[in-house]
Amino acid sequence: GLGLVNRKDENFGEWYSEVVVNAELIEYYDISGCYILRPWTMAIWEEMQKFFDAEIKKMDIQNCYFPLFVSPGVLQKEKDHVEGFAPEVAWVTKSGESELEVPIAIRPTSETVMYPYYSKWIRGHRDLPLKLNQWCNVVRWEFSHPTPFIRSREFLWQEGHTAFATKAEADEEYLAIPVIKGKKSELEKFAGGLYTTSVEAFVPNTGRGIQGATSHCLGQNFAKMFEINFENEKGEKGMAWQNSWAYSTRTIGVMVMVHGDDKGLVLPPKVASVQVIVIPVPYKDADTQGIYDACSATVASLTEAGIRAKADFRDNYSPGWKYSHWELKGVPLRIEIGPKDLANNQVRAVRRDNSAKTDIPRDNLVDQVKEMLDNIQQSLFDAAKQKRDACIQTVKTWDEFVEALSQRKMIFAPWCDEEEVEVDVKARTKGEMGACKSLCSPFDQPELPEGTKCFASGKPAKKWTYWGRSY
Ligand SMILES: O=C1CCCN[C@@H]1CCCn1cnc2ccccc2c1=O
Repeated sequence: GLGLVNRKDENFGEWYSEVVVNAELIEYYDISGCYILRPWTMAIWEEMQKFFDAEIKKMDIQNCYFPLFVSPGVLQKEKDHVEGFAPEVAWVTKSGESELEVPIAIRPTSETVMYPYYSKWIRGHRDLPLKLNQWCNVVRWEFSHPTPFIRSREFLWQEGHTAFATKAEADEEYLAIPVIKGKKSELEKFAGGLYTTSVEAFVPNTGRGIQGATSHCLGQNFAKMFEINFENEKGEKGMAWQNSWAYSTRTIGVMVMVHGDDKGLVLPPKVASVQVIVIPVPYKDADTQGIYDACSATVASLTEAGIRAKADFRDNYSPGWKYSHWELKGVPLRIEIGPKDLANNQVRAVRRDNSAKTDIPRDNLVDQVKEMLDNIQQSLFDAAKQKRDACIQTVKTWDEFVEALSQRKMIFAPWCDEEEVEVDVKARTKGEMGACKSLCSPFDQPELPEGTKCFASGKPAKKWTYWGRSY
């Protein structure tokens, strides 16, 4: 049958794999760590792209496309940040039967692909700011257990790379996922940059934090390495200040984990490619054609109002089967039209998130559906935020920290901001569940009373920081 075998709160890992496959988001592929993104996924990714692309265009950021392949010379150029990642780089060594003279790397990220050309294109201050973005795939040959969307060897993302003349110029809401915005620690930041900011989500079922998107101030590090210089107004030589930022298809996995339930996917209306599914409920001697016409008219008026609506007229499935099918695929709102609805010139709307049923008069259809979709979007966010907040534990001492970690919490603690203390926390929390690391120090810092001690070292605390196990 259609029902899921696994329960979200019982065996989360199996539940997740079953949902992403049965909701037709993913098909497993014969190469480990690689997944087929089916149309139901691509439609979500396209909705997110539409929103994000419009936003970056407002900031005069232009899209481009650089090659997938990286010549070894430039990849090694940025030694200190690549060395940690080197094992993940995939290489092309042959074409046909013949070995390549020089192996070619497949981009794991595109700094080393793009920046030699930034150096070539940026000559004078009039060439700045240069603000480019690309929507592409990247390959990172990871070995820790692969998870659809969350950890795959190839994924889609956008990567933005901007260059400015001065540092000053270089410094949430679709997926209904509550996130914490903050700064990464020195240990967790992108080694190639000055500092990293990120938006951190949390998966209550596993008690793990997960990075939703990231942004780096690169300072002049890459400009030094790739000679991205320019002549300023006074004819003096200047070196560019750069940022880079990204978010990827990993966010789709977070959405599944956060909003999904035991009936399957739950899609926030903003990213749902089908927001309303209309299902005819014919009855043996009722006016079947009249019901079908009412369904078509309902889809037409919703579509005209900019709502993404579809009817399911398949005659080889029962209404009940269709209800389960579209619930599994996470469609936010179902509209049923049966003989009674037809007679009363109304439709029956059923919400996916809380199964609430509402009879809507046909002549008030569009307004009430719009209102319900907005309400579903907001209540998904509110429910997720409430659940996430219930997982946050503020601690002051090491014992409280260890206890909270054992309860799979996201921990908020005063920290002395010393790197070796963070290294020590990771060492002391090593275990089969993985070590605990700092997630971010929120921009929105609560008051830190004078004399507050660091939870781990007992030294004077400098900032409040979130800690937890992570993906
Ligand atoms: O996050 C971003 C935002 C977008 C542009 N890239 C930066 C930093 C990527 C960090 N990174 C991540 N995995 C890697 C894997 C292999 C080689 C290099 C890297 C690597 O530099």
